[in-house]
Amino acid sequence: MNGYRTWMFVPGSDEKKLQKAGSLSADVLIFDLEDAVSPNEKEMARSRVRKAIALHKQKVNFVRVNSCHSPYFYEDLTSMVTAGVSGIVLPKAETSEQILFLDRMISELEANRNMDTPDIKIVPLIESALGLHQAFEIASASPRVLRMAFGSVDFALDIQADLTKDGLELLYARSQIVIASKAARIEAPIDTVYVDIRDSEGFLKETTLIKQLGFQGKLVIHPDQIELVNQVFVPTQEEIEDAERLVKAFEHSLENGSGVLQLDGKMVDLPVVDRARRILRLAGVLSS
Ligand SMILES: CC(C)(COP(=O)(O)OP(=O)(O)OC[C@H]1O[C@@H](n2cnc3c(N)ncnc32)[C@H](O)[C@@H]1OP(=O)(O)O)[C@@H](O)C(=O)NCCC(=O)NCCSC(=O)C[C@@](O)(CC(=O)O)C(=O)O
Ligand SMILES: [Mg+2]
Repeated sequence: MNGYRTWMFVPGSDEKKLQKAGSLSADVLIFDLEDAVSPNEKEMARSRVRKAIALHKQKVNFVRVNSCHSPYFYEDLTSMVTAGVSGIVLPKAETSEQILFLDRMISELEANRNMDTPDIKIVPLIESALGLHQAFEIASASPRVLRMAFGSVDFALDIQADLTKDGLELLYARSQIVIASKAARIEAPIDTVYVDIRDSEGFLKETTLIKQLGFQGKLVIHPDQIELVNQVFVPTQEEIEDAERLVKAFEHSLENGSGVLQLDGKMVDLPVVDRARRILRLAGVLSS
């Protein structure tokens, strides 16, 4: 599940979209029981999501439950800790205690249900000032925490910032989530949704920016956004060729007793080569 780039929200009450989700090429499906589902449809959504999970067994299925403080949380969790669910997305994650509480509840449910592979993961969604402030503690709270995700719409609301296309108001929060994830030794985080589903140029620009900041994936809400994320995250042929040339030149230099060389006017040493090897791993050219 590490390395997954496209995390696709599917509204839990929308029968048509739940069906269609199985045919989409997103790396992970997130069936939403929270904001995309109105209060009077919560129960119906749980039952539809369970059916969709049974139908899309071949997929990596996550569920976004309602927050710990909501009246829906307990029912959401008891109905979703089930075979075919790989993880829970916890919205409005704000403290390590919430993660520990969720961890314990999952463990109890898994044990009571004799689940074959009891290894449900947690993806905390950081979308408030307090959540951001405690991001490291949240990330470190349990081995179930796979990665963190960022929720910019609620976050901007909480800090009373104006959401803009260039995202300047989100820069600090995004960087802090990347740093907290890496300090906690978990995989790089997943960036927030882009709500303007017809603006592919803006979406590509934002995805390029978040990759530059250290995110390794994006929450998506529409099928058209899946391929755009892949375009940014999958290395280009030119990047692959440059990386291969660089690694070869470095290995040759090492054979001649030097750990540093110049290639095309630039210094090449170990961290530069490690970055090139990472590109080759992402492209599937190197396995480890
Ligand atoms: C926006 C829209 C209604 C548009 O739909 P429309 O149907 O009008 O669009 P069309 O272009 O006609 O779709 C073309 C074809 O794709 C199908 N199709 C579209 N989307 C699909 C999909 N997601 N899954 C499967 N199928 C899909 C559709 O059924 C049609 O199928 P077909 O007729 O067969 O061709 C739709 O995308 C949608 O519902 N998105 C997900 C919304 C959602 O889950 N939100 C909650 C999570 S975010 C959130 O909470 C963020 C955050 O937590 C974080 C923060 O803080 O930032 C917060 O707080 O904000
Ligand atoms: Mg939200």
